[in-house]
Amino acid sequence: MDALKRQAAAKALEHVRDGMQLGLGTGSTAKHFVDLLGEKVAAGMKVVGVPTSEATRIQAEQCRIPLTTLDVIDRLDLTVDGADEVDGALNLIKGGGGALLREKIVAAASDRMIVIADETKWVDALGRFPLPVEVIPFGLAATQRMMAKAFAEGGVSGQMVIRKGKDGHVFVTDGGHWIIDAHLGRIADAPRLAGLLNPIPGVVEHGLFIGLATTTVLAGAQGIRVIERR
Ligand SMILES: O=C[C@H](O)[C@H](O)[C@H](O)COP(=O)(O)O
Repeated sequence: MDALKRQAAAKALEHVRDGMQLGLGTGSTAKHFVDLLGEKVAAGMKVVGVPTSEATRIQAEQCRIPLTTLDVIDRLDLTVDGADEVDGALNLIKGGGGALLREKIVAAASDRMIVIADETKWVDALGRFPLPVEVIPFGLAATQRMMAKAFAEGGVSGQMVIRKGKDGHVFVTDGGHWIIDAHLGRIADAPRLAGLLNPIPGVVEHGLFIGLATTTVLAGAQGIRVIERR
């Protein structure tokens, strides 16, 4: 599986040109991309990156990839990131690693977003992977009630679990928030559900990435498939 992730990352690297401003994703697949990009930079390629998490920032610094922020530059040419699920419209579930907020800010500031994944991430409908929703701890029960209402209106339901870290304590994101993983099963209309979650005050962001990915690179046993958004 790790070899497939690296193959997808290598394919995405073919889209990187000298002088590009890049969004650098988070997770085990994006980690390969940052690694390979580091090799290109060591060989003389000139790029600048905006990391989507503290973990990626640390990795990119170790790889000596020059970094900047969206306070300094206003647009990115390309973001390369992983995903937990990708559907046929290239809508995504992201946030399995807890980086969804910065990932979405960076993706939204990018002209293109290439999603890199092994073929197990390709799904008919999003939702088997629990949907991460980043929330403010204050008033959590009220937020959860509004989320349950949004789920009902969006035609889904399921358990909401506050994410814990490996140490057993509540997982805290880079932004200082918590994550609720919503076990919804099958989201028939992901764009509609995204629209229902957006206005909830205690929801900082959710892991439905609608209309952001322009390309998906899927690596499988049979080879690599590149799927462009229609
Ligand atoms: O918060 C984490 C990100 O959205 C990741 O890109 C996503 O969880 C996929 O990670 P991985 O490549 O490790 O499966």
